[in-house]
Amino acid sequence: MQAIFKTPKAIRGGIPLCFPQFGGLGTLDQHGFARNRFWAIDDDPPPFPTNTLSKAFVDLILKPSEEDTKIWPHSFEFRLRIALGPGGDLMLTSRIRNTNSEGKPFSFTFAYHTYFSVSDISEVRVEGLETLDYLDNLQNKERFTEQGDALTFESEVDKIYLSTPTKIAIIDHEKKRTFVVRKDGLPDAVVWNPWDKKAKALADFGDDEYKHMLCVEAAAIEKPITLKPGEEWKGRLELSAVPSSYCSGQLDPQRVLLGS
Ligand SMILES: O=P(O)(O)OC[C@H]1O[C@H](O)[C@H](O)[C@@H](O)[C@@H]1O
Repeated sequence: MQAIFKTPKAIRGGIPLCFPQFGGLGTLDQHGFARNRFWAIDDDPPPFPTNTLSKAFVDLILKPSEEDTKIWPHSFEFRLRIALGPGGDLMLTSRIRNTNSEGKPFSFTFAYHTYFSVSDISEVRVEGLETLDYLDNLQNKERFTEQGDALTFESEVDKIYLSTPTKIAIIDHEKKRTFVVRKDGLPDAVVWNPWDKKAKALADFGDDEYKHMLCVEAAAIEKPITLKPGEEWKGRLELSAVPSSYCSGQLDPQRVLLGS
């Protein structure tokens, strides 16, 4: 792995949070500043309206520094709960609140930039995005419609799928493992693999590492979120890994496991 963990840049991998801007869609640096900041432990988070069953969690908080306010002149509180379910599921809940005191609303775009580890990108299939419209980042964000088949990969891909379902499956044939992405409040989904040429150009990415990764990013991009002072937005991501046989062709492993 050639990922570099050195401030002030986010490590390549894991789940960087793109906020308050996805990609280059604004005046900030690529993907906004949240992924490059140190977060604090949130000792006393406001209660969650819906109870998560998990008892294993940590609450983090990000508030803008003076430097941040210079490049993005808004006050906010970004609370992140990272929770692990009993079966190893990972649940991330982001709550972003506008704390501007002088009555100013703000807008942002957002993504959980999830890197999935796969055995061989040419053998991977993604279900849940077929027939949807997408913006192609490799073609000036032109809008196209995806074909009816599950997605497969044989070259660079960088697409923003629009109005996506709440569940997406990443099926890894070789490992016989399926990642299930469940999301809420995040209508879009970015699919990214740099492939060979771009991989070579990225300093923190091994030349061949593109073969073993795929980003599927739950996001809110096409329609930016606008918050008035005092308003809060919530975006939830849930990731689980299940044996592929439980999942192919249908996206609710829980129901299959329970035999219903
Ligand atoms: O290199 P980064 O800033 O981490 O971005 C990595 C990638 O993120 C997203 O998937 C974007 O859609 C891509 O255009 C970008 O190349």
